[in-house]
Amino acid sequence: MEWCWSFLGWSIIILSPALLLLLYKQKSGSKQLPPGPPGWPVFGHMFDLGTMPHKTLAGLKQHYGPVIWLKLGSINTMVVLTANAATELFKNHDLSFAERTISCVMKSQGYNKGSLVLAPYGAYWRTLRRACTVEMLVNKRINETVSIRRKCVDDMLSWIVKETEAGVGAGAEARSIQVTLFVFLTSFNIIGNLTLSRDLVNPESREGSEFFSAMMGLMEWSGRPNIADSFPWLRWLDPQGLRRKMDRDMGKTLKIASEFVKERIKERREGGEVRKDFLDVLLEFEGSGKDEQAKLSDHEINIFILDPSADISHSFFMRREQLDKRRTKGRTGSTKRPPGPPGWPVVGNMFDLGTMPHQALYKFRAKYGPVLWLQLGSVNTMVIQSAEAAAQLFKNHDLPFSDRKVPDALTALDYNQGSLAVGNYGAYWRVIRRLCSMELLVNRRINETSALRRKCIDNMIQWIEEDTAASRAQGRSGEVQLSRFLLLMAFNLVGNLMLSRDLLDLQSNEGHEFFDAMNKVMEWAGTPNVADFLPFLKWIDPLRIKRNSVRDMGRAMKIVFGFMKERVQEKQSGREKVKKDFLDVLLEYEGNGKEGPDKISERNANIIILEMFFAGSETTSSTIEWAMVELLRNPNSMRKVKEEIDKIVGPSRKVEETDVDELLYLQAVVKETLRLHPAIPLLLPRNAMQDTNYMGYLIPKDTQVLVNVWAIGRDPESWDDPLSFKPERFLGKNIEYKGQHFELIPFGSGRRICVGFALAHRVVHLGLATLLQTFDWDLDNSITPDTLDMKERMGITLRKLEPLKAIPRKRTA
Ligand code: HEM
Repeated sequence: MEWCWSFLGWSIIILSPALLLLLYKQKSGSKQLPPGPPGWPVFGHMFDLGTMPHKTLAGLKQHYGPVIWLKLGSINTMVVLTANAATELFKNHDLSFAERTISCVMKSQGYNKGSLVLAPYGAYWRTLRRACTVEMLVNKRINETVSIRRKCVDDMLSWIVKETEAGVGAGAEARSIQVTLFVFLTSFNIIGNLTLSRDLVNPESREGSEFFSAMMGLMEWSGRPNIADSFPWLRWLDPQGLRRKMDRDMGKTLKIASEFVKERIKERREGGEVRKDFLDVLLEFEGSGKDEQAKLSDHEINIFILDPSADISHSFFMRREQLDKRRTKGRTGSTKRPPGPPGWPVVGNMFDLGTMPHQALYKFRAKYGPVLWLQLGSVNTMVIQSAEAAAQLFKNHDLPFSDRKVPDALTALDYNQGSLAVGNYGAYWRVIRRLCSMELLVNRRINETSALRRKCIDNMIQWIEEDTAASRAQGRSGEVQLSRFLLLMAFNLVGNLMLSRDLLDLQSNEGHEFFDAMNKVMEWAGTPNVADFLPFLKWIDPLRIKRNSVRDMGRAMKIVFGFMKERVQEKQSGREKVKKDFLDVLLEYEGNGKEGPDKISERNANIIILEMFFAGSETTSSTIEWAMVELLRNPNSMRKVKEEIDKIVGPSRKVEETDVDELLYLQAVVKETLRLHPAIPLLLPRNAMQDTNYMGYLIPKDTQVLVNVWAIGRDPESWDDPLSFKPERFLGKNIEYKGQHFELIPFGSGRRICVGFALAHRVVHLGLATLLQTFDWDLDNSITPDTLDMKERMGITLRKLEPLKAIPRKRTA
């Protein structure tokens, strides 16, 4: 069907002027239209073309002859199907049909007016056409540039060798690669060199990389089927928002192109090298001024230099058919894959995910079922979206899917090599996992540290009181942004457990610097990165995510190294503390000589410490924030949970972790919150270590596996009235989130289930209960429970887009 849309776009571009002229002619002469099949009201033949419109149309020739008439929405369309009819068209009516009609998005920033491909037939088009045929694309100049093509093709061969051999040294088999991608990048570089004398795909060139990624954006919006092209009266509405997105990305691309042009003009003014590439030719061009323009404006030049790159991108779109064919073969042959939407060449389904992948994937569920197959760039991806499919995965196939896919941002400074969360499944991972689950995050040790949690939560309450008092003193409502205090509390708590420090007390500059660096790394790790889907782009790092991550990871590691040095000195001087924290345990670790390292290196200890901050602060704080949001939207639940705390704990003492077992409604509130707002909605991506037969599908090695727990939590097959917040659904039911009940797995399941689960359980319950016991909470007068905004923001965790603001009022006994 998408082909049908895509075809529509092109048909409209290419054929509608012809049709208008034809209609005009018919008005003035014969009124007879070419024959064609009967169409539907309003839509005409829009849905008759199928996924292979060229084949469908060829089939119509038998019935309707060489020239046929279709109505695509409100667009009249003539299709020419034989050589004779084409000869008649081009020999006798070429001038009448020389105009193009432009799709809606291509009008963005006046692109259609400056582009050779789309410009109206007239003086400007003739100017460009002559510049191309006489100056740029003549044999003489093409011959002069043979060395450029040689260099680019040689580069391509070396990239292919590099990519094929990547990982072979580490014992992996040689990998098959997607040759199309390399040809695409090479074509891009050839065009970049001919037009601008630069490698656009080049890690050294920041502008080149940015230009390349911006072009990918244009490729997406111009290739998307747009209903407004079939029904021009919908254009002003822009129902799919494609024009708006195109305006944004076209603006970006033209800005970069204009910088290239400005730079060149400056260079030429300063007597720099004359290259005689297309850009020089365009800048020097002098037309006759009669039937063509005398000069080209800067804006026209900017647009013109986009043309060839845009053409390459489109030619890749048009090869989609081949991709579809290959995939269909894959599905029906012996290597049966789960169903999924067709993807574009090169980028696959990358652009189908948008900014909220868990929501986009959830929408695919109705059409493709609970196990979905996507091609994200060159990364095979399976998505699990039901409790039943998750049970099959974790109960029957956990081991082959126990590896992780690592985002490029977390390979900064080899972080992944020392990491538990994104480390490869193997001896090192097993040792660290055992150490964490048996020594560090085990119930016994967590019990020993209950005073620390109490202290951190009490500090949070004090900050909230101070903040609200300051707000009231300034005549404001006393409203506080809760998420800020929750994050600081969770961060300080991890700091105390790991390093025995309050990192965020006012005295600690290092603490604040560390907090900032950690937040930045989390931001990079949570930013969608094209290089994760097209691994070949990793060395270009087009969005500079890896570079930024290296910088901020370096800052964070340096500070932790400082803390570690201090600790080692303390130990050497005999000034050791009595109570051991995580850092002590890591530094004192001694292996059993059988599996994994004998000692944990300082570097790896550093990484594990950092990891606990990554994994333990935002997850817990955002869960408490969502719980508060839901309670404020559901006053009935708020009333019940407070009544329970009052009844079980009473007003005379603070709620304690030991009370939680009796606070059944509170537990139900937390479960309901994690059902609707799991902090990591797709879990951490797993990776198939070997070809695996899963639910009748053959899942090849290296497939990324995402488990959409957000979708599972909203699945009507598992939950009644799934979108409503009803903690009561858990009362009297034995549904836990420990990885055994697959309809509720916010902490994951199997070997790689969250290792901090027991700690998180306590912090979330104690933190929430204390907020509710200490304060009554209100929304600002301008907001009601019904209008409270619930939009999400996806980073490393799923947060509320607009942080919750609420007014605390101290409760009196
Ligand atoms: C509400 C709070 C939390 C939630 C919702 C949560 C959720 C998760 C999830 C979904 C995973 C991936 C599981 C999988 O792939 O199957 C995970 C892994 C992990 N979590 Fe948590 N987590 C939370 C708190 C914590 C805390 C407090 C810590 C430690 C301080 C922690 C440390 C980890 C680590 C180290 C991993 C990686 C485990 C591995 O790959 O072996 N988490 N967490």
